[in-house]
Amino acid sequence: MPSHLHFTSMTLGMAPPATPLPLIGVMGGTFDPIHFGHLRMAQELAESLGLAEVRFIPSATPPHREQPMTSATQRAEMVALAIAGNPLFKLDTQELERQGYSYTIDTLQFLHEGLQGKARLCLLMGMDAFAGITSWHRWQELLQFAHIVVTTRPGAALPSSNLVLDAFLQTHMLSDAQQLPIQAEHGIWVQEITALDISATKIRESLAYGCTPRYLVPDKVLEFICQHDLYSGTSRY
Ligand SMILES: Nc1ncnc2c1ncn2[C@@H]1O[C@H](COP(=O)(O)OP(=O)(O)OP(=O)(O)O)[C@@H](O)[C@H]1O
Ligand SMILES: O=C(O)c1ccc[n+]([C@@H]2O[C@H](COP(=O)([O-])O)[C@@H](O)[C@H]2O)c1
Repeated sequence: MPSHLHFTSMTLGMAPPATPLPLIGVMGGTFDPIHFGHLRMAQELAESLGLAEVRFIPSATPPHREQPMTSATQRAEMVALAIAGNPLFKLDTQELERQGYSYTIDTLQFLHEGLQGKARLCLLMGMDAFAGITSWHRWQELLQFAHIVVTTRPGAALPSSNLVLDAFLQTHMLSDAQQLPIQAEHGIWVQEITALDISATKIRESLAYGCTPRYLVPDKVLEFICQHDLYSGTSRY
């Protein structure tokens, strides 16, 4: 073919396809305590999206809710016990090492700078968290540093009245999960996962009522809860 007939995406005015990069999942949470809902969500996303790893990042001082019943160190210890033995899962304690509120934007910016373009970040969250995202600190900047991957969760839906959230989703929604490793511009992907109606709130409540969260949390986490008598008087389990 004559050289003047070589059309590239550049000559046609389109953005060149980006090189595929490994994907790192960022799983932030209060984890008070961590439970099988969190672990299954991370595992299913790791498998379906081909994540190279998932970083569990306990929120030290959550900006948007009451201070947790347990210390940040205890919550991080429970995460460490829960993820031990899974080579894909890592504990990241950066929010425990920072002062002030644990804003996700600061965490993503820090991770993004450390990666130096060698991997892409995927911020993982359930639909309930995404439903409130327009109240997060500097939320409009989150996509500068990471894709946002939202999972289904029993009882959680997009609020029908939030036009700002609707517009955010419509503008940035990716059409295919295959775009995550190659899409230069970050976007939003919604992934259906196995519905597990487990929440830390219900676990704390059941312990307060003297019931065991056995089979809702890993055994090692339950042992830790009992040893430290967390969530009031659980040592008999
Ligand atoms: N069962 C679940 N299914 C899907 N996503 C979940 C589930 N449990 C938690 N998540 C998601 O995990 C992240 C961290 O959640 P968090 O630590 O607040 O747990 P939680 O069970 O929602 O706690 P709490 O009841 O105290 O609010 C959030 O993005 C949340 O949406
Ligand atoms: O940065 C914010 O303003 C912000 C506001 C609300 C929630 N987050 C983060 O979202 C994650 C899930 O929050 P939660 O309450 O569901 O545990 C956790 O990492 C929080 O720090 C972050």
